[in-house]
Amino acid sequence: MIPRFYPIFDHPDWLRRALPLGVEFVQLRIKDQPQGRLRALLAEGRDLCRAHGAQMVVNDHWELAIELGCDWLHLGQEDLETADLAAIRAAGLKLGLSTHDEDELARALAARPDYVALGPVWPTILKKMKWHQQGVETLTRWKQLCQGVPLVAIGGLSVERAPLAFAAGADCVSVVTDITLNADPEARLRQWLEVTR
Ligand SMILES: Cc1ncc(COP(=O)(O)OP(=O)(O)O)c(N)n1
Ligand SMILES: Cc1nc(C(=O)O)sc1CCOP(=O)(O)O
Ligand SMILES: [Mg+2]
Repeated sequence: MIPRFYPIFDHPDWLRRALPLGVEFVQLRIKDQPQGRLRALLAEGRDLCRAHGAQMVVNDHWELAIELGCDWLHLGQEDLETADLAAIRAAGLKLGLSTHDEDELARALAARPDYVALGPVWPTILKKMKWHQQGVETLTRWKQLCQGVPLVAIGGLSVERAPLAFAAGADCVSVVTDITLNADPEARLRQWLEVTR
């Protein structure tokens, strides 16, 4: 099983603030960086997480995740068309996959992932998507369809909404702007750790 709390950040500096508070499962979602800089940032995040006994998930960059000996990878549906799943598995990486409708869920489950994410459960401001809001009832449907594969809820999550996601069937809640846009991110992280204990 995966931890119940799964924040996503865009730079290792966030890990320096979150890991000492007790965050155990975290994603580096780095976009629009040249390869050399990206490699350095991912290696920095990998080393910070290992030093704190936490697990880091690499978003998108499966070849670097293999090269750097990372433990977890998250891929979107479009990544599935090009990623070398055999190489990813041979490298021992655990794999999380995004889903947004039942076709994507079937495709994801066929890849035998270590978690499935459903989003956006509530509207998100982080990225433009063709899906607006899945609703918690879709989490319950996904829980049935996932047949034991851990289910991550993502999109518009807040400390206040987390209990609703767990009650609907989520095993884990993943969050970005409720933390990163908060005036006191450390205080918000402590609230998150409390609500996901
Ligand atoms: C936990 C989690 N769920 C979903 C996503 C979205 O991944 P993806 O579809 O690859 O989109 P981008 O994040 O790359 O814009 C995620 N990163 N993490
Ligand atoms: C990165 C991402 N993926 C989503 C999906 O539905 O696949 S929603 C999302 C953004 C999550 O950010 P916030 O917690 O700020 O809403
Ligand atoms: Mg991606």
